Amino acid sequence: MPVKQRKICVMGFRAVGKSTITIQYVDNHCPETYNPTIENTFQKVIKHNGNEYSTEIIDTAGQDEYSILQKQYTIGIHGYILVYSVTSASSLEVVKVLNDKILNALGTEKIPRVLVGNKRDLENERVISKEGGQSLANEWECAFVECSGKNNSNVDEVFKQILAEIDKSQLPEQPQKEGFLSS
Ligand SMILES: Nc1nc2c(ncn2[C@@H]2O[C@H](COP(=O)(O)OP(=O)(O)OP(=O)(O)O)[C@@H](O)[C@H]2O)c(=O)[nH]1
Repeated sequence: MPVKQRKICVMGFRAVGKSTITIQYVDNHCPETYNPTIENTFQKVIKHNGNEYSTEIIDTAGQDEYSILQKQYTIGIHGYILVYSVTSASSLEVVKVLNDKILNALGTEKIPRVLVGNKRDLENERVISKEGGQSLANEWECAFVECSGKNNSNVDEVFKQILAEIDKSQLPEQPQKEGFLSS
C-alpha cells in the first residue's frame, strides 16, 4: 500500500494552543513555557483506517484579523486545522476571518478543514459553547472537535478528522441523481 503524503496547516489566533496541540500529538508532551511560534514544521507517520500517511504538520504563527494570509499556506496544503479557544470570543472571530481568507485564496469552498475548540479543560472560563462551535462547522460543512491540548484529551481526534476530511475530498464526485419530473 503506497504511503499517502499529507500537508496540514494549523492556524488560528495567538495563544489558542496551536503549538500545544501539535506537540502533544507529534511528541506526546505539553510544552512547559509559552513561546510564540514563528513557524515550525513537524513530520509524523500516521496510521489511520488501514492506511499510512506521511504527514507534514505546519504550526503557524498566531494570526489576527489583519494578518495577510501568506502564499505558502495556500499552495500544496491538503487540509487546515483552524483553532480557536473556547475561552476567547475574539479567537472565534479570527478563525472566521481566516476561513474566509483561505476560501478566497483557493477559490473554492471544498477545502478539507477541521474547526477546533481548544482549552475545553477551562470549563469555568468558557465563553463559546460546544453548540456554537458545532453550528459554525455545520455552516462550513467541515469537521468539528473540542479538545484540550494541555490535558491531551481528544487531540488525536483532531488529526483523525483532518485525514478523514482530506480522504473524503479526494473521492471522485458522485454523479448527480437525475430527478423524476412529475407530469
Ligand atoms: N488550560 C489550557 N491551556 C492551554 C491549552 N492549550 C494551550 N494552553 C496554554 O495556552 C498558551 C498558548 O499555547 P500555545 O500552544 O503556545 O499557543 P499557540 O496558539 O501556538 O500560540 P502562538 O504561537 O503565539 O500563536 C500556553 O500557556 C499553553 O500552555 C489547553 O488545552 N488548556
